Amino acid sequence: MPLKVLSVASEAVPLVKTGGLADVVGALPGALEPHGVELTTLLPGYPAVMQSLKRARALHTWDSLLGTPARLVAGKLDSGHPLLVLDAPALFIREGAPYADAAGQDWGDNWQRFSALSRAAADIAGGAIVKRGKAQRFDLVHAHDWQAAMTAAYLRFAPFGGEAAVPSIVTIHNMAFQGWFGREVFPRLGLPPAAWSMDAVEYHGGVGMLKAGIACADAVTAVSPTYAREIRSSAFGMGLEGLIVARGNAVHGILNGIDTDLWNPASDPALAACYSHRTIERRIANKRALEAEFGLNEDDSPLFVVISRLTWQKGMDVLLEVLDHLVGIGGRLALLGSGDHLMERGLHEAAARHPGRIGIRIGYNEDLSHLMQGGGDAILLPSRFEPCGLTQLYGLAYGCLPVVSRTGGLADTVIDANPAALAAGCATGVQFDGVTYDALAAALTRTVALYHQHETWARIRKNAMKCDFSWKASGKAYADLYRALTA
Ligand SMILES: Nc1ncnc2c1ncn2[C@@H]1O[C@H](COP(=O)(O)OP(=O)(O)O[C@H]2O[C@H](CO)[C@@H](O)[C@H](O)[C@H]2O)[C@@H](O)[C@H]1O
Repeated sequence: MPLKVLSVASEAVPLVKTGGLADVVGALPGALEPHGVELTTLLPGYPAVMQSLKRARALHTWDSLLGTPARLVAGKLDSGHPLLVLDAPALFIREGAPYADAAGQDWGDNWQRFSALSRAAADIAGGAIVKRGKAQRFDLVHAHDWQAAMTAAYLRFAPFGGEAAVPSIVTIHNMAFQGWFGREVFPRLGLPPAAWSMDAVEYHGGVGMLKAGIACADAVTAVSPTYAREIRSSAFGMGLEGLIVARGNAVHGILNGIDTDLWNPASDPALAACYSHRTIERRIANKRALEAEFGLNEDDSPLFVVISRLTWQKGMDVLLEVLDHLVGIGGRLALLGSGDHLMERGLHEAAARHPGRIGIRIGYNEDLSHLMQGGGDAILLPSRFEPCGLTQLYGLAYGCLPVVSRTGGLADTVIDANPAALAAGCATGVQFDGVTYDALAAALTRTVALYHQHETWARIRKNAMKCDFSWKASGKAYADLYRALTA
């Protein structure tokens, strides 16, 4: 009998994506299947998710799910894995993005939208779905980020039907997003007074949803071993470091993998030319396509790429400062991203100063992000913190060498091309310490120098492309943790 696990999240590829969370949630069912785990994904019924459903048959209905009528509908992910959708039109059918309106303002009822998702998850895990007269329970619930973290609190304090609670795991994809709301929402969460405690949902006088999940889950995971260590400190714990330390051995670091069906340069339909490390000469066609796409001069100078949210976390302010240096040492840049408006303006100004050398695309474009990995020489991630990071993993697979700050998952996945690593033949990219102008500028200078040593660059690129960051190892790590918690 496979282990039956309910994975609860606010996004999953290909249905809805605002960032790396969606990549991971979308890939997990396939990652766990070889390990005897059947993962069912529960998502909110946003318009795009509802449209993907062929036949919307209700498996369960709530007259009032935290005050709103809702029903549960079954579907399938593109991969064929089971999907459950919480169809609550008052909460999820609206114009705009998953967490914010068209103007970028967080929805005022986010506390209700994602508590309802979590309440539904706890009900489903505990047996709300009845088939042929029999309640279908899950063995375990895996909740992602603050939007699903309250599931662990509901399972602990108000399990479905009052039955023994199902074990839960909360995964922290980014400690910076905690879902904190004023104390006035507490009475509307449907939790008993006992949940209003320092050991549960109360946090700085309000409701801390990620905090509640970390406090109540049977196990907590962070998306890389280094980040799992870092969040024990005030520099990375964002106020929750004490709780993380207190949870002790219940906190684990499991590195994200990448979906090698979607991210494979040998078969990627978004590339101008597919290639592998054996046919690397074909890669140049992608560089040419990328130059054309971004209005860059066609030449053989190193082409850096950035695919990122434009935020302080990602060090995009420091990147802005260093762009004149990047061009000065003979580099070019193609950047795809959106976020902070001041940063967007600064990037446009840099592009205007360096026509043909810096090309900017503000917005979100999945296909273009693939072409950039396939055509760029190096991908820059000057992140101040990075729980795991996926774009450096895609960069490794595509031979677009990562140039990264030494933090979180970036520290765990890139081997710096220092003299020792070069001599040992294991380098896969460039790392630097501290997100400052000097550190990033020096890393860029070092990268450009390596680029011009053709044989060395080719060797690093081959090492990078041969790395295995598929879900093989991490799928097993999650499966082992699931088994330990359900034993
Ligand atoms: N403008 C754009 N157009 C197209 N695609 C774009 C894009 N901007 C970003 N992307 C894509 O969005 C994803 C970003 O994922 P990351 O893991 O790098 O960061 P994110 O901060 O979103 O995720 C958080 O969760 C993930 C998952 O656990 C952690 O890896 C990470 O460290 C943590 O901050 C990648 O698939 C990237 O290609």
